[in-house]
Amino acid sequence: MKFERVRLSNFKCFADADVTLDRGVTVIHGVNGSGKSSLLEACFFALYGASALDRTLEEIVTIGADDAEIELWFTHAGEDYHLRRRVRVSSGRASTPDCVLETPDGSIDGVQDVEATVAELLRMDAEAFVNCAYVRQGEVNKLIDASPGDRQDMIDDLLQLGKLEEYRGRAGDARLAVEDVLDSQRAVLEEKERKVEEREDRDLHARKNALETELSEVEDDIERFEENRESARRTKESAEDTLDAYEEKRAELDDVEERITDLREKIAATERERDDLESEAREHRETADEHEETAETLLAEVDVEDADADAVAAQREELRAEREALQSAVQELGQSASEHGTRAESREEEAAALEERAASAREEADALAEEADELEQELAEDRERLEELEAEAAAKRAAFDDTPVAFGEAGARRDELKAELAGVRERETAVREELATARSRVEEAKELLDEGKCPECGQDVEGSPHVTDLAEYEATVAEHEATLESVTAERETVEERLERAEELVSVESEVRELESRVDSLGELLDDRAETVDEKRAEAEARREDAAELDAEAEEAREAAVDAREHAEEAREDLAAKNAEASALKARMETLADLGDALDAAERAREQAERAAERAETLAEQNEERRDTLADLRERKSKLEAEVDGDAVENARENLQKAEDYLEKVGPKLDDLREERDALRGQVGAVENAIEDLEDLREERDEVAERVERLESLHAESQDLESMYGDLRAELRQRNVQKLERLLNETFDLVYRNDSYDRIALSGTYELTVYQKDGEELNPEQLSGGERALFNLSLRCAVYRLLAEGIEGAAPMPPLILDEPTVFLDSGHVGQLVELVESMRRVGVEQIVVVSHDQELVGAADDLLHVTKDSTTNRSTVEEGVGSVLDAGPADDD
Ligand SMILES: Nc1ncnc2c1ncn2[C@@H]1O[C@H](COP(=O)(O)OP(=O)(O)OP(=O)(O)O)[C@@H](O)[C@H]1O
Ligand SMILES: [Zn+2]
Repeated sequence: MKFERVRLSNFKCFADADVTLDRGVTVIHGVNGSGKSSLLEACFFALYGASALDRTLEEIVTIGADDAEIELWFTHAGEDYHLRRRVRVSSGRASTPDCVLETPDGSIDGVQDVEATVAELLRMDAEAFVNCAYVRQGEVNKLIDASPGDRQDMIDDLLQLGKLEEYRGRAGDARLAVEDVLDSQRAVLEEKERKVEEREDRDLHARKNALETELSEVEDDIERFEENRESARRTKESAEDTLDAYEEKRAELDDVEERITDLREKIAATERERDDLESEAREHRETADEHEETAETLLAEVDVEDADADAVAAQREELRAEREALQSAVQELGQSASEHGTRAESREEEAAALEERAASAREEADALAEEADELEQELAEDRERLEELEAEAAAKRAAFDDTPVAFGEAGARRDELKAELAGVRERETAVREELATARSRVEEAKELLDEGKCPECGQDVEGSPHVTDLAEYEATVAEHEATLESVTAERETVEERLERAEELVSVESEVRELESRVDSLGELLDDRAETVDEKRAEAEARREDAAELDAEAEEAREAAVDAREHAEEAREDLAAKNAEASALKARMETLADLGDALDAAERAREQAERAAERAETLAEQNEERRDTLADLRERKSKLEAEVDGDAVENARENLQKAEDYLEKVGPKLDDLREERDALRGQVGAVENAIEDLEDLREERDEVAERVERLESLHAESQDLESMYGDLRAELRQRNVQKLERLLNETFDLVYRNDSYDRIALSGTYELTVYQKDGEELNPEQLSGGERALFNLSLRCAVYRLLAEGIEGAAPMPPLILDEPTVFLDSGHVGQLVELVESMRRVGVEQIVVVSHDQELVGAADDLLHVTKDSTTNRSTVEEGVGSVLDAGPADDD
C-alpha cells in the first residue's frame, strides 16, 4: 500500500494543502508547531477517522472554520483508491456529512462502511495500524514500556493469533454449556427411571378386571328397571286419553244445547223483522200511487205525449235551449237600442259644435271687414301728409336757386370760406403789429428830438445825420394804416359769405330729412294698402267656411233623427221578446214539477220492491235455520247416549296405580346410575395409570438417548478447545523464533556496539538483552537513546515479520515515523539512517519520517517543507525544498 496524494482544506492549521507522496523515503521537516505531525494525522484520519487519533471531530477542523475536507489517494495491491471525508461544524457540533471511498469495484458511502472496508482491505484496524506502521510522536517506547501481557496481546493481534485464542475461548464456552445441559439431563433420567419402577409395582390389570365385572351387573339392573317404568308410563297415558275423551264429549253436549236455544231465538226475531218489512212495502206503494196522480194532472198542462220522465227531461232541455236563444236575442236588442241612442246623441252634439264654429267664423269675418275699413281711412290721411311734406321739401330746395352753390355742395363751400377767413385774420393781425411798432417809433423819435438828441442813435442832434428820418417814420405809419383798412374790409366780406354758406348747409340737411320722411311714409302706405286687401280676402274666406259648417250641421241633425228612430224600434222588439221569455219560464216550471212527481213515484216503487225482497230473504234464512236446528237435535240425543259412567271409573283406577309406581322407580334408578358412574370412574383411573406408565417408559428411553449424544458432544468440544490452544502455542512459537531472528538482525544493523551480544524473545514475548559477558539485561535498564533504537528495531522487526509472514503478501502500509530522533545523539541518528535504509532495502515501499534532523534530511529521497505564517497562523507545504538550514537545532518535543 502506498499513499499517492493528500489534499487538505481547513484541516487543523492547514487552510489548503495538496501534497504528492512518492515511493522511497520522504522526510517532512519544519519548525515546531508548523504542522508536520498534522500532515501525517491527516492521512491517518482519512483512513480511520478522528477517534482512532484520540481526537474529537471538532478538533480537526481549523478553529473558526465550518467545513473541513480531506482527500487521500492511495494504491493498494495494484489498484487505485480515492477517499474523501468532509466534516461540518454547526453550533459547536461536528459531523461527517460526506465520507466516500472510491474503489475499482465501485464507491462506498458512509463513515462506518468506509472504515470497515479500509480495515478489511489493509487487514488492520486503527489500533493495529498504529502498533505496526505508525509510530506516533512520543510513542516510540510504547512496545517496550508495555507489560509482557499487553505486549503479547499487541503482537498476537498483529499476527492474528488473537483470533485463535478467541476461538479456543468460544470452544471452552461451548464445552461448559454442554456440561451444564448434560448434568441436568442425567438428573432427569434418574427421576424417570425411579417413577417407572414405582408404577410397575402396582397390579393395575387385575384391578381393572374386577371393576369391570361389578360394572356390568349394575348396568343390567338399570336396564330392567327402565323397561318396567316404560310400561307404567304407557298405562298412564291410555287412562288419561279415556278421561280426556269423556271430558270432550261433555263439553260438546253443552255447546249443542246452547246453540239450539240461540237458534230458536234468532228465528223468532227474524219473523218479526219480516212482518215489519212487508208493511213498509205497502206504504211505499201507496205513496207511488199518489205521485202518479199528480203527474197525470200536470201532464194535461203541457203538451208532452207520454207521462215518462225521459220525455219530460227532453222537453225541458228543448225549452232551455229556446230560452237561451231568446235571452241572447234580448241582450243583442238591448245593446242595439243603446248603441242607436248613443249614436243619436253624438250626432246631435256634433251638429251643435258645427253650428257654433259657423257662428264664430262669421264673427271673425265681420271683425276683419271692420279692420279693413279703419285701415283705409288712415291710409287716406297719410297720403295727404305725404303731399304736404313733398311740397315743403321743394320749397326749401328753391333757396339754392339764387346762389352759385349747387344742392349738395354747401358743406364744401363752407370749409373753403373758413380757411380763407383764417388767412385774412392772420394778415390783419400782422398789419396791426407793424402799425403799433411804427407808431411807437414815431413817439420815441419825437421825445428824443425834444431832448435835442438824434432819434436814430440817441446822440446829440448837432451834426447827426438821422434827424431827417422822422418824416419817413410818419409816412410808414400812414401807409400801414391804409393797408389795415383794406384788410379789415376784406375780412368782413369773407365773414358775411361764411354766414350764408352756414345757412345753406343747415337748409341742405333739413331738405334731406324731409325727403327721407317722404320715402318711408311712401313705403308705409304701400304696406297698408296690401294689408287692407289681405283682410278683405280673409273675411270672404271665413264667410265661405261658415256656410260649409252650416251644411255639415244640417246633415248631422238628420243622422241623429234617423238613429233615434232605430233605437225606438229596438226597444219595442225587446219588450216583445221579454214577454215571450216569461211565458217560456212558466212552462219550464210546470215541466220541472212534472219531472219531480214522476221521480218520486219511481223512487217509492223501488223502495217498496226492496222491502219486499228483503222480507223474502229473511224468510229463506229462517228456512235454513230450521234445518240446522233439526240437525242439532239429532246430535244432542246421540251425545247423551255416548257419555257412559263405568268406563270412566275403570280408567281412573288404572291411572292411580301407574302414577304410584312411577313415583318409586325414579329414585331407585338414580341410585343405580350413581353406582355405575363411580365404577366407570375407577376403571378410567386404572386405565390412565397404565397409559402413564407407558408414556414414562418412552420418555425415559428418549432422555437416555439424549444423554448419550451429549456425552459425545462434550468430548468433541473438549478436543476442539485443546486443538485451538495447541495451535496458538505452536504458531506463536514459530513467530517468536522468526521475530527473534529479525529483531537481532535489525538491532545488529543499527547498534553495532561491542557491549551487546544478542536479544532473546521468550514464548510470552518477554525481552531479554544479553551482554557480551553473558550477563542478562532488562530492556528498561538501557539508556534513553538505546531504548529508542531498540524499540525502533522491534517495530521494524514486527513490520518485517508481518510483511514477510502473511502469505500472498498483503501489501503493507507505509512505515511512518514521527520524530524518531528525539532521544538520539548525532551518532545514533546515523544508525537510524541505516535502519531506514535497510527497511527500504528489504522492500518497504514507502517510508515517511517527520524530523528536524539534518542527517535524516540528507538521507531523504523527497522532502516536504512545512512552514507556518505567524500572522495568519496558517501552514503551507512546499515539496522538494532541499535546504534545511532554516530547520534550527533539534528541539526537545
Ligand atoms: N483545529 C486547529 N485549528 C487551527 N490550528 C490548529 C488546530 N489544531 C491544532 N492547531 C495548531 O496546529 C499547529 C501544528 O501542530 P503540529 O503538532 O502538527 O506541529 P509540528 O510541526 O508537528 O510541531 P513539533 O515540531 O513541535 O512537533 C499547532 O501550532 C497547533 O496550535
Ligand atoms: Zn513535532
